[in-house]
Amino acid sequence: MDITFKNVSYTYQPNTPFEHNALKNVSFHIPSGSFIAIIGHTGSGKSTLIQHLNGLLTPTKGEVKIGNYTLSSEKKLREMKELRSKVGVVFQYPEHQLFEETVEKDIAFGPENFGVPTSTIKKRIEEIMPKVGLSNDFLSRSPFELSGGQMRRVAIAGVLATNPSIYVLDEPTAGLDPKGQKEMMDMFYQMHQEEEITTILVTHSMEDALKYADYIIILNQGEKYMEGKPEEVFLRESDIQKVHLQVPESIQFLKKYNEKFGTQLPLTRQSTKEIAAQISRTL
Ligand SMILES: Nc1ncnc2c1ncn2[C@@H]1O[C@H](COP(=O)(O)OP(=O)(O)OP(=O)(O)O)[C@@H](O)[C@H]1O
Repeated sequence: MDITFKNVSYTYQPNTPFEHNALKNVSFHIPSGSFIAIIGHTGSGKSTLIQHLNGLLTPTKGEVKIGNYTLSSEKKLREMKELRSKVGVVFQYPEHQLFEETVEKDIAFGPENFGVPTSTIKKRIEEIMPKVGLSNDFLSRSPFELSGGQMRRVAIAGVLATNPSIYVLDEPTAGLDPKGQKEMMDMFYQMHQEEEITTILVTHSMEDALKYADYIIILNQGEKYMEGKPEEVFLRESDIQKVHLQVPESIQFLKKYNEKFGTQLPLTRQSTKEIAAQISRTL
């Protein structure tokens, strides 16, 4: 499903002393099947923006289109439940929302709520468990006796079980150790690749934005500050620094290397191995 924001503004607590314009005239288009990173300093409006994707918020002004669903202040969307079943949101620290007696019941909660038949849910759970890296032995256990990383995987399985067409990931790796962070991001990336699921990642990690996203949108104080392919966006180092962000370390390194040794290594998405291979060729 394509996603289009057309001149979207959102105001919290309008006409009160706490009024705050959290999104200001934001427009962009996300084609179906892409992987988008939304980045921006704290308070730039990222969470506000993604809450428009499943109708938790509706624009104060402007219009959000998700596939054939339109959200605007003028018209209440009648098919809100249907939209929510198509947009799977992994909120920050999703494990805080676990509550059932067993892992299986917790994962089944979402799809049950959307009226999915029990036999279909069972089948989905069987497919999802290996994807999130958990064996079926976990299904009968209490989610509260699991480690933090395992609990997060269960919570994510619950979102996947609703079989969404769009993943919205709000800092899904926050609080995990570096190994857990990489495993989780690789998991989402693999699912995005295999199933061509449109993925929208909110992240503070420039490295992840460079590594996984096809396209980046930078927010600053509620406005769209910049958008483009990672390679284009991260070339504009001084503009990025103006909004208190940094370009990824690998790009910084390649830039310094080129300056010091007069080489022209491309400032693009590359693994450490690829960078090392390029450097050894220049030596
Ligand atoms: N319920 C609310 N009432 C008033 N202002 C709010 C409310 N929720 C958020 N805001 C304000 O809106 C602005 C945008 O907040 P938002 O949470 O969308 O930013 P963010 O980019 O997601 O930040 P972070 O990176 O810290 O999660 C902030 O200045 C925030 O204080």
